[in-house]
Amino acid sequence: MTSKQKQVDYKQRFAALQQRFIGTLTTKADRLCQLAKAIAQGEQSFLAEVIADSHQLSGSCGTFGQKSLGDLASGIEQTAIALQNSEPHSDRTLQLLIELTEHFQRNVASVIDTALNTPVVKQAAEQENNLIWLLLNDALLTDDLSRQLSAFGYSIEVFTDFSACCQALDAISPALIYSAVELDATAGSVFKQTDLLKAMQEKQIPWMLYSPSDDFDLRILAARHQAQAFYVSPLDIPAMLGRITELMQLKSEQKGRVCVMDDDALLAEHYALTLQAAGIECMVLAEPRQLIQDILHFQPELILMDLHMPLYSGPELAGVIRQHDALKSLPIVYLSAERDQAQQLKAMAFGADDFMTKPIDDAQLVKVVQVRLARSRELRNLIEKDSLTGLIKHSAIKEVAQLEFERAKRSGKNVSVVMLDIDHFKSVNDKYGHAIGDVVITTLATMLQQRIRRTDKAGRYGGEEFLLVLPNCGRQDAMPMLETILESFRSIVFHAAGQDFYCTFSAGVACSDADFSDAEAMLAAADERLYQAKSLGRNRVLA
Ligand SMILES: Nc1nc2c(ncn2[C@@H]2O[C@H](COP(=O)(O)OP(=O)(O)OP(=O)(O)O)[C@@H](O)[C@H]2O)c(=O)[nH]1
Repeated sequence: MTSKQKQVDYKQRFAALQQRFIGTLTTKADRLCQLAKAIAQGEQSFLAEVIADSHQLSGSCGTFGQKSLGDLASGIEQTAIALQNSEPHSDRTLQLLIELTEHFQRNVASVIDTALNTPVVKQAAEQENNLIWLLLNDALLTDDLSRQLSAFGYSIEVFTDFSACCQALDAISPALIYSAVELDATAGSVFKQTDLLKAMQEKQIPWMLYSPSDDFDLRILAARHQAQAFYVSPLDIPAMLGRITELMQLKSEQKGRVCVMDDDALLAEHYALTLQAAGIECMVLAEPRQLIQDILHFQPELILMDLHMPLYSGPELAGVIRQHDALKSLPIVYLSAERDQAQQLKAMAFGADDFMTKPIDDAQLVKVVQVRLARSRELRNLIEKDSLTGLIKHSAIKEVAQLEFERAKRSGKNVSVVMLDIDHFKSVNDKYGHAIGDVVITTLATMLQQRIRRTDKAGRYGGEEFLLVLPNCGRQDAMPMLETILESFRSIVFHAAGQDFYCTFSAGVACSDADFSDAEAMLAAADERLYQAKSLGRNRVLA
């Protein structure tokens, strides 16, 4: 599906959901009126139902574009609570409750037509692209960067002045802009290009800066204009490539996985749709008793949980989640129409990390979730990722291989693993030094990370040895992918001690279709093929 089709699809799904919600309002309003009248006739037990129903409506109406109805529902809830607390029941409060429920009913009737005819415009799914715009004042550097970035599979467009770049932004959005602080003396600094800066910010295009000298004032200006990186001459190309890959991934890939639990099914669906439209994978947890299995299966990075639910409360379910070692650090954020801060804090004490008050604005929901996801990912990366390359550490990538091997056995699909080792790496270290050796390792790591699919995993297996785990991938798919990576890697020019040099790697592939007894056996087979690739002269991939 193209991104434009996706956008239309989300619009239609939001509109359909809103109509379904509005379709339930008349019954809910009628029920509130009937309950209030029954309370007036002595059926005190209905008071709890009025509180629960109006509480739910006060949380959901705003989300579906009916803020004034949400405020009215909140008024009904407060009045019903006041009535519950008055002993004996105050006649005036009871009368007020009846009037408010009738008022709510009339308002439902009057907004229904308008709401049904109001189109819902939602955030569009982002277009994925790999286009980088370069705006540099050094032709040699531009050529060098273009070549190196192309080797990483990026498309490059070069601009020589700010205004042409600004004009082009009207028609198309690149995935990243890399610009010099100054292009030439007449154009002046990029910080004076207000139209360009405004357009980049509006389109949320990641922006990296290059400066011929390190200057604190320039760094402050860059931070003020939200540049994501600032590189100073001489350019550390591998570090810069790593940052580019990171920014591109942030924009197009790791959008995160979230579970939503809310007893209001339509509201849960709305939250899920809102997050999905922003590219975040989302699963609605509908069955509390299935909660742990669903979470373990979906592997979310965050849980959004309603506080008050009829069978089990949010804190109770959070307690159950925290009983499982694997889920101890999974962030939980409560979503609730509860406005009482004391209640909110009490709920937080039961293993949750944050609290959001309903109704929640869609953009705010997406922002809060994105910030939370980024933070928890940073923490996880510290634990699981290798500090030099940013790839998964040895033990973790072995676990991935094990998990995918078992998954492949269950599903009948193939998984391939690749052992990959840089050729004659010792001589790189010996000739140019350990630091340059590190540059070669990080460059290959960046390239692997950037070239594999989202579902694939790359790990640093040893010093200059890497392990790739490729689910749903047979030998015939793995081979061309690795050949392309090898071709790109061998075309990268490294500079050290006034010389240019090139590197290659050897790789061995094993696929689960060869009927291995376990993941260890499959890894040993890939290692064996790697050894053969080395003996046959290196610079090749063997399956
Ligand atoms: N710079 C750097 N070097 C490392 C790192 N980890 C391991 N090495 C070096 O990698 C080299 C590996 O060399 P060998 O295993 O002999 O293999 P090779 O020279 O790559 O030769 P072949 O694999 O046979 O092509 C050793 O010199 C290690 O010191 C690291 O993190 N950084």
